[in-house]
Amino acid sequence: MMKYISTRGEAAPLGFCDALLAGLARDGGLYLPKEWPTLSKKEIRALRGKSYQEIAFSVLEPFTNGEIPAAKFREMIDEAYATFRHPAVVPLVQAGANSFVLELFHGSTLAFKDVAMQLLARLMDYVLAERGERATIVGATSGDTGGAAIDAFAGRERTDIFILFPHGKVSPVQQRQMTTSAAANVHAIAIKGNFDDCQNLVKAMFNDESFRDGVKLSGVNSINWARIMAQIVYYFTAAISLGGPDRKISFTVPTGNFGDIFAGYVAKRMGLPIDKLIIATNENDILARTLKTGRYEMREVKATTSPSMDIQISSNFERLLFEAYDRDPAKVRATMAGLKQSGSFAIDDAALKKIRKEFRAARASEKEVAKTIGKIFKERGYLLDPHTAIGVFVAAKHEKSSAPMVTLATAHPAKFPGAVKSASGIDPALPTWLADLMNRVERFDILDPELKNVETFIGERTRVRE
Ligand SMILES: Cc1ncc(COP(=O)(O)O)c(C=O)c1O
Ligand SMILES: N[C@@H](CCOP(=O)(O)O)C(=O)O
Repeated sequence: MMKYISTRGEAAPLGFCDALLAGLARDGGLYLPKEWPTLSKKEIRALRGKSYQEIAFSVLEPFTNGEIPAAKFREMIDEAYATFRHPAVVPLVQAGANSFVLELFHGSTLAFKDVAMQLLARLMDYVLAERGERATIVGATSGDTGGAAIDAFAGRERTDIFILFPHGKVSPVQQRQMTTSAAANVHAIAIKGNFDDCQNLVKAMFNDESFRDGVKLSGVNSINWARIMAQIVYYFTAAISLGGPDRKISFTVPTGNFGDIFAGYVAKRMGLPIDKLIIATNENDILARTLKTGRYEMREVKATTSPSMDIQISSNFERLLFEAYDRDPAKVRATMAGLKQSGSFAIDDAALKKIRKEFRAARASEKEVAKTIGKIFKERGYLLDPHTAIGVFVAAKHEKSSAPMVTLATAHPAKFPGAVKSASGIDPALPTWLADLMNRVERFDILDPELKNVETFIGERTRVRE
């Protein structure tokens, strides 16, 4: 029976449905499966020629612990990916002789977040209905998680959703995807601060037991295991279509909160032959510096043209540390206490060696991002969004490797028209279903980054108490 354990070791292990609703563990840690389920090469080979939905079911079913009836789970997967506007769900596009771009942006809100969020909303709805419960979802966003969560949860009977975004620090398209929902259960809140302030508020709400229990708090950020879980699938689909498991594949991932690339790490642990996992950062390069020096050291957040990656506190790095410390929660607790106290920590030599064995990291400057968008458009007529451009730039540095290189295209260029136009001269158009987005009426509140204030705001509007 699969159980989920906390990286900090002081919260009770939970089954799949409880971990799904819990989000963050009660000891402040992040849930992970006690053991990694594995697929043999033969089992992976058997997935060749199958649809995204079929592969999703085979890869994810072992994580659900039999707590979701198989037919119901399959139905949720089918419904979730029917919302995607491409028949392949996440098509793989050839970008060079041995390099590819995995387009993860064909969902409703044009970012890779739709892949996990559409499934998560259906899973939560199902579990809450089975239990006759309601939940209050609070999420932090640097721009994309919020829109995807609002789209997936809008109008759902059993949840109210509150999304905290950094005031004035998301793109106009991202903002309107969060602020123009007419659904009564949706609340967009602009926080006077940056993404880390928003994320800290969400974590503090989870650590405030009376608030947490009072509103039946649940989370949809990648601190929620189910978010990572759903993102494992596309590493399998991409690798299989390039000859996996009989050939190793490398992935470059534009990275901020370390959720997406951690899903790649899990795919590897499950048996998918992945060669390199390459972390690509913008000028907020804390992860690239950490891999180089062994010290995680926070600095001021810089505003860049890839705002969704303007992050210093990379939450899921804690999951990697847990793995690198051979799942010793005491070491994770000590490390996280150090981070809270001093804004930095050092990684033990042995753990650092393990991390460096699995991952590479590099950054792209603002100039390099703009140059990459312009160059790829000129050479191939293909428009990259600034986040994907960071991946493509970093991937090119590693292309000598014999394994095919897949860069994850995490957002559609039309989400960031300003940066894309100034780099390429092209004004990327929003797809038809969002064509009137900039004319829709906005509805949001602006709050200070003050915990009690935000809790009161949420408490007064949640319907859990009714
Ligand atoms: C477009 C885009 N690219 C990349 C990232 C970074 O992904 P992660 O936070 O999972 O590392 C994000 C935010 O999560 C994003 O919205
Ligand atoms: N880049 C993200 C930040 C939140 O990340 P998450 O994956 O933990 O939800 C965003 O766009 O909001």
